[in-house]
Amino acid sequence: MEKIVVENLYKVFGNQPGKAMEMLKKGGDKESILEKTGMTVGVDNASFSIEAGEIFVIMGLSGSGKSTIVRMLNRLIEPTAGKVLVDGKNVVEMDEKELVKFRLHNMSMVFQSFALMPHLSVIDNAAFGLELAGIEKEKRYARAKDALDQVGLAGWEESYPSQLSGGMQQRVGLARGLAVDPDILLMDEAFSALDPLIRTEMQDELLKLQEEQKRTIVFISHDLDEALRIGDRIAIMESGRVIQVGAPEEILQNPADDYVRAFFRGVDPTNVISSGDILRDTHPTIIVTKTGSLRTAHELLSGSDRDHGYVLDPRRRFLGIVSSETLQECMENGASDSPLEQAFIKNGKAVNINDSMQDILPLVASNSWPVPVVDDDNVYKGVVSKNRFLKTLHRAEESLDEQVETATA
Ligand SMILES: Nc1ncnc2c1ncn2[C@@H]1O[C@H](COP(=O)(O)OP(=O)(O)OP(=O)(O)O)[C@@H](O)[C@H]1O
Repeated sequence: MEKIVVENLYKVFGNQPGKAMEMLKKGGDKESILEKTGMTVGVDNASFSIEAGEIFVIMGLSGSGKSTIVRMLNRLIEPTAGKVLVDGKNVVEMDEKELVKFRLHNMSMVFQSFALMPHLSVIDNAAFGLELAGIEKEKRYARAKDALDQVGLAGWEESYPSQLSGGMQQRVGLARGLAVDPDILLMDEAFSALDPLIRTEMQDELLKLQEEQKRTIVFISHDLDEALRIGDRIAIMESGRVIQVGAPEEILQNPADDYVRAFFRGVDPTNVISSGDILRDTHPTIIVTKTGSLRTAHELLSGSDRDHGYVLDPRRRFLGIVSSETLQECMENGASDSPLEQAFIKNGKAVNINDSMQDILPLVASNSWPVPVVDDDNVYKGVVSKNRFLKTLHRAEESLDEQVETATA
């Protein structure tokens, strides 16, 4: 379900945006417009949508328009043109009163600078948004306390920001965002000021919270590792334009242009592409019923052109792998009516749909059968064959080669 839809959104900074808009619509670019009019194009015709419950990362070089776009979502920056629909309602058309309510209840923002007030205690800082929302003291303290607990700061309520480390201060910033219990959280380089270890810790914290609460999170980052780690989808911006939007593995496999490719330089595709991204559902599966026996499996498999079959229960949960060879042997030994389990291949393991190519490599490489893939409930989703694995790798490498060629040209 779409939570936020951005349609033809523009921001021109300066006192004559009309002139710059005209030039933009005629195909003018940011540099020439600045030169001719003195206006700065912040965002140029951005259109994309963000799904409810996803972490949507906006990436791009400094000055590409990330902060401007995110601040137009809650109108901290007024758009020059375009629409921002949140649950179908156009934020751009909200009057002042609606907007205040919307910011207080639906969309909170966490900043890189933490933006804590030094003279207020941790709990007062966390409760700040609630105070603005006019929530009574007892209730706001209870909610702020709950938010501080969520980010691991129980016991620090009465301390002051100066007594906390940078990582803890950012946790307070996050707690303040969470305390208003918004459906949408905007995070502007929220973890960039933290040292790498604490940064990873905060990313984990965010992912953990997200698993429990499923908010829609728009996260600005200029760091690819961070984007890959936390992003369900990534939007890449250049000179005010949104160049590409997609899941990390989609972008990695099909980068829109050299700018995008350059962002992904040095990324190991086997870390990003998961078994779920490359599986195929073409292999024979044998569904076990109460009468499931060696004989039925043998008949099923010998009627196909495959060497291996995947045995599932009636709810398609994965039970094991059988090979036509083992089944044949069992038949010859007169065990045709024995339970199918007897013919399971010993190391016939399945991998999880979220496992990366790197995780599944040993299993794919060491077995003659395509590796079965299951979801978290052990339900069979398909297989990854050696061939498919190598083809994917080859394609990703080709895209990296192109990048090297461009760089050296
Ligand atoms: N208030 C402003 N007045 C004039 N120009 C501005 C203003 N705010 C931003 N800009 C310009 O708009 C463009 C986009 O800036 P923005 O801050 O959105 O980029 P960014 O990708 O977030 O950069 P960074 O990573 O450095 O924060 C830049 O060219 C910037 O100079």
